[in-house]
Amino acid sequence: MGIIERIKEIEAEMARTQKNKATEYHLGQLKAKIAKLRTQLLEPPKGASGGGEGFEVTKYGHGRVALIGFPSVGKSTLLTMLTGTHSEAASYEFTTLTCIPGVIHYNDTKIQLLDLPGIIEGASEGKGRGRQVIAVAKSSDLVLMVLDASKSEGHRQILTKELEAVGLRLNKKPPQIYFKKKKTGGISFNTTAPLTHIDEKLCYQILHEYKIHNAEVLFRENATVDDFIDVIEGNRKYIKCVYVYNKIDVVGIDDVDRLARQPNSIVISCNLKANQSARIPNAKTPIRLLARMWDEMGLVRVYSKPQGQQPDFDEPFVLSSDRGGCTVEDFCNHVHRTLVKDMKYALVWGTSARHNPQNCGLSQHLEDEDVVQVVKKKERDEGGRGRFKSHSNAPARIADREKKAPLKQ
Ligand SMILES: Nc1nc2c(ncn2[C@@H]2O[C@H](COP(=O)(O)OP(=O)(O)OP(=O)(O)O)[C@@H](O)[C@H]2O)c(=O)[nH]1
Ligand SMILES: [K+]
Ligand SMILES: [Mg+2]
Repeated sequence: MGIIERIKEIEAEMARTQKNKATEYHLGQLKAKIAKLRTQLLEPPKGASGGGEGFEVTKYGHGRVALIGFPSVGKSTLLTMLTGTHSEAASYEFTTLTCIPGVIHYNDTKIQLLDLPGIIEGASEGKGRGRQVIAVAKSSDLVLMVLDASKSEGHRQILTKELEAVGLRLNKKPPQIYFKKKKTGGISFNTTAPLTHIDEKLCYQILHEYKIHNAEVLFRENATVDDFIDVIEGNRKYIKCVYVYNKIDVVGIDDVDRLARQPNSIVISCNLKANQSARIPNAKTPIRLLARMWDEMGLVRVYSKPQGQQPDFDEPFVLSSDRGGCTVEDFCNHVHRTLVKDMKYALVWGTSARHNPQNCGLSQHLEDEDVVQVVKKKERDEGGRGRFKSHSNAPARIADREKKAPLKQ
């Protein structure tokens, strides 16, 4: 029997099993069995190197966004609109057969947008180009799940399930469970929160299923069996997802309103002009989608200010609160690898500073559009005068702040 058939068989057994106190241990064990099989499914077949051609596209810019959806929902139309890179769009399904990269220029940052072939139910098990498409989704910083507003609302759930089956977790935080395998000493189980979904015995059974007999486990929140399995598997990817309902030009106003109220959702139409969309409540032109996308990515632009000079407002250093972090230390590492060692302190202007400028250490968390001057150990801080000259491309917020509190030094 193949792996997929075995998964199906266990899923059928779970569906047959009544959910109650007496069966919860058995169900937990079955969940672990499925998780193990799915991980096996993701491993490349033995002997084959790579296993067919993937969609290898080099990463570019400050972040990567993938367009995921059923065929003909308008992914390619959207890529062409947002990036100017042409991707063939047509009324028949599976128009796009490979990965087409485009670049979005927004807020002085560059974001790579990837158009992909449509996927269908069963994608995670290899239907169509499903596996390759999902691999690209996994490599991205944000997923835009494009949905056809006029089609079944079940599509959103079907695709979420396909992505979850390969270890993607959308709009979730990693579970607060500390887990460490040990060589000896048995299993030490601790919890700092009351647990209502799982207990010590069930944990032991799941660990037993994984043939783990020595480990340290600490639950810091009321996590579920699925959360615990995710932590043991350790290969899950936590990614933000925005559900983009396209084609709202062909549905009624009540449907538009209802879809717009779904969590993490935005409703758009590639066919509507801005003035038309103003008449539909909650409707966004695809351009407005950019602002939402940018917010979700948690990018932080930091402008470097050399001593006694203007910062360069055209060239931000782009950090991310989700990836890599956005402290003064992260900023220094972006600028030069020896800067952390040489820094005495940093002067920070902007929303993260309590007063302008604030003397900060390496651990200061920077916020979008902050200005940083690194004062090195050897240099003496001359406490210069001089304001920032108004700069044609300077972001408006900085110009405002400049009026209130001039950026001295
Ligand atoms: N009415 C309407 N049609 C749209 C909209 N956006 C795209 N379309 C049409 O929908 C059809 C499919 O668009 P594509 O961009 O090819 O869709 P896709 O998701 O890339 O399709 P595949 O590559 O086949 O998966 C085309 O005929 C588009 O013109 C929209 O907002 N409203
Ligand atoms: K199409
Ligand atoms: Mg397409």
